[in-house]
Amino acid sequence: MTLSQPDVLRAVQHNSPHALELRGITKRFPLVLANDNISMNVQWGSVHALCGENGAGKSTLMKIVYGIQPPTSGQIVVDGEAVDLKNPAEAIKRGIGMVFQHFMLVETLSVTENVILGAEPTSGGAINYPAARQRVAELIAQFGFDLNPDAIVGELPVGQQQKVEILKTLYRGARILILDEPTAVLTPSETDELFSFLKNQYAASGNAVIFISHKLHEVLHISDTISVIRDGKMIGTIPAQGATTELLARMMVGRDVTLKVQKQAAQPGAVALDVQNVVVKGEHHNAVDGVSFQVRAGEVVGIAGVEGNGQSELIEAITGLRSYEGQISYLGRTARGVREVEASGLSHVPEDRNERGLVLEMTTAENFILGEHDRPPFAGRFGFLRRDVIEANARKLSEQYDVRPRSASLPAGRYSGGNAQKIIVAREMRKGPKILVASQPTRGVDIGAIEFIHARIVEARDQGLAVLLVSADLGEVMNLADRILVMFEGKVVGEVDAANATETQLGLLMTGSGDDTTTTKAGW
Ligand SMILES: Nc1ncnc2c1ncn2[C@@H]1O[C@H](COP(=O)(O)OP(=O)(O)OP(=O)(O)O)[C@@H](O)[C@H]1O
Repeated sequence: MTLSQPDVLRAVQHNSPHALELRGITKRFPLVLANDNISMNVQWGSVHALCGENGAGKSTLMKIVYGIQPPTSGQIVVDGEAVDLKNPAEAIKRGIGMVFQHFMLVETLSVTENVILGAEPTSGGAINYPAARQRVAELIAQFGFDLNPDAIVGELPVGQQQKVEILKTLYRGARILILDEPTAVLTPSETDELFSFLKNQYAASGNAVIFISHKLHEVLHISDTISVIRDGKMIGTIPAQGATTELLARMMVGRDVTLKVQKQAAQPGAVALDVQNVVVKGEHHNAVDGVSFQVRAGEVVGIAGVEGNGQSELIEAITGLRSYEGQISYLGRTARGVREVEASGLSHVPEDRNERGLVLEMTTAENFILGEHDRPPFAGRFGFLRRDVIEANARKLSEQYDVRPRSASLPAGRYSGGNAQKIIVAREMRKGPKILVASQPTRGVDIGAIEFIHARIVEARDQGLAVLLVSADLGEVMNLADRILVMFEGKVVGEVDAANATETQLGLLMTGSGDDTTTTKAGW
């Protein structure tokens, strides 16, 4: 069978050297000027990174380009033609595709069904499923994606779900592909493969990629051009060649940033968290399969692993959210259920901030006291809420953690991802826990705020806090943890001293190939 070249990998004649020109884009929300007269050009055939602190206005700008929200003023020009994008359907018609941080897939449908959803090929009025399946299979083969067109999306690991999202845009002929923090949930090898596709196939065929990322090494590695915005304003656009992480960090934050966590060797004390033979049952197999480890006061133990290897279930068991077999004790005592576990001195920064970390409709001030509204200092005698104390608490924590915008009354759902995360970390650290379980504590958080959050965690460690850190970001685990445990398929498959760990070694353990002589290639 000969396969026809996918449209988006076929070179075409463009009208303009610029895939996209943004001219003076301004977006005003009631409390903030999210985009302030931003101009930027993206060349065909290039990978263009968009960087900036949390709340700088990156997602807002890209949502405008994808037709999700209109600019207050300014003009968008696609391949030389001024356009007025009223909705994503119009953006798609202009060849623009976007992959969001939170995937928009229907988990119960197959890969093919997800890809064609809303753009189904028909014959005689009926959906021509075999033709669609054939086309999707062809595209998968030609892009070199490692995907089964008949697989049910909800059963796929997150890296493959992302490929389905990308495939959806390519199927619709996207020639300008926007990705919002695409590597936040990928393994190092999946990241390499994604970048290789974007750069060597997609952009090399003349298309344009715009991607948002907080990971500066990645930005330097993959992009041709980098634009930095701060406080809604364009700070500058520079070629990636010759740029450094220090330069980018300074452009983003407006000052020099320490990129390496400053810490002394840990001085572990008594066992604070003791996990013995914990088993969490899953639908088909044990999600956590006999895990044992201890975290001592004054140390940070990191758990590295590709998402979906039992870390979430393990953390749910430890934090009282899920039942389990085995023993977990907190400062020598047992506790069951969230309330009891919390009362034993454990604080939890949950992995899903929108579902577990915040109540999106509630205000900043209310979110800062979640779970503590019925006790001093926030409740007075007879349980009355002490509004003045609650607001002063919000002001103090927002100031300390630089939550932007500063507002005690803004609903939590209106904050940018990184600022929402700062609210949770601030709240949990304020409780003065003895054990901190932090799941992806800096996901989506900008470099200045990462520096800040890491410094707070190390400070608390030095005062005797026991920290269990779970992160898909290897750099974070290696930087912050004193010891690293690697989870694979529900088991702890290795323990490494963080000072001697290498990314390759951890990457191999994370994919179940701890033996250095074996190399894995997840394959696209
Ligand atoms: N629908 C909205 N209503 C009010 N304010 C909003 C809305 N959407 C975004 N904002 C505000 O606009 C500003 C820019 O937010 P945006 O999400 O674009 O930032 P970002 O650079 O993508 O940040 P992050 O890296 O944290 O995702 C923030 O101050 C945010 O609170």
